[in-house]
Amino acid sequence: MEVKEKESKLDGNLVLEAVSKQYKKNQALHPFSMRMRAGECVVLCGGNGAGKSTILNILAGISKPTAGKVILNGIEMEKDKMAYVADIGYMPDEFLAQGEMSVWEFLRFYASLRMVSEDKIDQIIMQIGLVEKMQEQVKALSKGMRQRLLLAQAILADPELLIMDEPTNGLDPFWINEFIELIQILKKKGMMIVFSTHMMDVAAEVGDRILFIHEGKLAESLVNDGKDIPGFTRRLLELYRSN
Ligand SMILES: Nc1ncnc2c1ncn2[C@@H]1O[C@H](COP(=O)(O)OP(=O)(O)OP(=O)(O)O)[C@@H](O)[C@H]1O
Repeated sequence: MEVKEKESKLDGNLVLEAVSKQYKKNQALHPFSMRMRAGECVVLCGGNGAGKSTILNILAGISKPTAGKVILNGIEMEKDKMAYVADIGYMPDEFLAQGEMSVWEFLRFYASLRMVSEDKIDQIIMQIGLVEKMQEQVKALSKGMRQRLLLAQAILADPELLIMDEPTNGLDPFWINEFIELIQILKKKGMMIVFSTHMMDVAAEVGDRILFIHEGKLAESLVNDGKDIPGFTRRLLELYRSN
């Protein structure tokens, strides 16, 4: 029995089956389906209000879908939320609380929830370049630094699925580049990654597939082989123009 469970974990699969979201009269997300395999990065693009955060919030388990199923490595979210949430990392688009904590306390808090060692915290603080800010209160950090901290929190426990809402917002060009390199490394480790962005070049650099969302529906799914980033970026811009 135990062996079977392990095998299913190695499948590295995310399945969304006809997931939808209705807010009173507003159908924010029409039945939406997608599949992802281990090591794949899917990027959600689309104009303001298209439904990207709606999809990400459902995936992160913080918004309940009106209908449909989310299954991660054989675990159905609705049936076993605790097991599902234990396998994901989520980077929201803004800090909601914990502003009084220092950078170190903030990461230690998340590390203790996920039984991650203090060595790993030290390593990640180095990686996100916040060593000198370790004792600084989170609320005193710049927007870009807060983004880096939120990203660190999301990858701290090496999740199977990493979900990020506009992760490069506020990052300077150096850290955007670091972000791109980090995503490439995480993909090679087999992590499934899904995020939204308005930065078409970032999408073209790391996305294996770009899903263009329009008015709560999948308007276009583009496969990206990474061989022609400028050409791919132009195709994406065309989608923004025509939708
Ligand atoms: N809590 C909520 N209550 C009611 N409507 C909501 C709520 N959250 C989102 N919506 C609506 O759902 C639709 C999709 O919003 P969503 O935030 O998913 O868009 P988005 O693609 O992430 O946009 P942006 O690029 O501006 O962040 C919008 O019409 C929005 O007004």
